[in-house]
Amino acid sequence: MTSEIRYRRVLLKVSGEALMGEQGFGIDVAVVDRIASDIAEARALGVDISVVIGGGNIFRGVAVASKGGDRVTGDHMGMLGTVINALALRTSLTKMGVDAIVLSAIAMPEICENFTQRAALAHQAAGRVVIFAGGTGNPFFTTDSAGALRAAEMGAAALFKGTQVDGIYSADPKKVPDAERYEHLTHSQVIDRGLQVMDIAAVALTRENHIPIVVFSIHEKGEFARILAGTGRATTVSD
Ligand SMILES: Nc1ncnc2c1ncn2[C@@H]1O[C@H](COP(=O)(O)OP(=O)(O)O)[C@@H](O)[C@H]1O
Ligand SMILES: O=c1ccn([C@@H]2O[C@H](COP(=O)(O)OP(=O)(O)O)[C@@H](O)[C@H]2O)c(=O)[nH]1
Repeated sequence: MTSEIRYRRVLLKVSGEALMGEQGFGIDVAVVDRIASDIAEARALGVDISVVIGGGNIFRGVAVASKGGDRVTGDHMGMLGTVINALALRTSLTKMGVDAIVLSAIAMPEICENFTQRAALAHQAAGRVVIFAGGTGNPFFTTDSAGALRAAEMGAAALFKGTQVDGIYSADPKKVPDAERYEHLTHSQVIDRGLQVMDIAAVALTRENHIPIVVFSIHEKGEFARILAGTGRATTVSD
């Protein structure tokens, strides 16, 4: 069975917005538990999994900038939001008996370890799910870019983007209901056609490092493991 697994090591980017469920803000523990169970199921296939978690359910820096505030401060607030989400995900994974650790790009040693590539690889080699908090640690970036960066640093065979929609479309399917859905695209097609499911910096970084992107719905229970096993619904972006 395990010989059929498509990727042996992956980086999963989990949408922050997905964590709020129907509440419209913050963290719905039932949703985090469900995502944790999907990670546990995929882990049980023998796949190394690390996770970058978003923060859009708590704060986005542009929200401050759009009201005339300081963008950098807003981005700091957004990055802190990702730490809160990372702690919630670790709690859910631990409850399920999955060994997990949070590594933050912003030092907060009372709460979690600092990110270094060495520490991350060592924790992964010890069988832990590594959760990356704090995005890239820099303002003006997104957690999608953090996903692409950490995927390269961890030697991941693919970057999985678990988001609100089940793949990449010719236009935002939430705004254009009859948009065409793609099964496969190249990185250059995503950039050249301006398909906005992921920011351009993240797609460019994965293109440069020849890392495929797999876009799927984080709301479909079991989809992560199904895609790893070669079935499941997703758009794959590769060379
Ligand atoms: N061409 C497209 N194909 C698919 N989704 C798109 C596209 N353009 C925009 N989107 C929107 O992008 C969203 C995912 O991006 P983002 O808001 O950054 O999510 P996340 O919180 O998962 O990082 C989807 O929910 C979708 O509505
Ligand atoms: O490297 C990073 C990653 C995130 N952020 C900030 O954190 C917020 C939350 O991250 P993101 O919007 O990527 O979350 P998601 O869309 O996945 O919920 C962003 O809006 C930014 O303000 C940042 O400044 N640098």
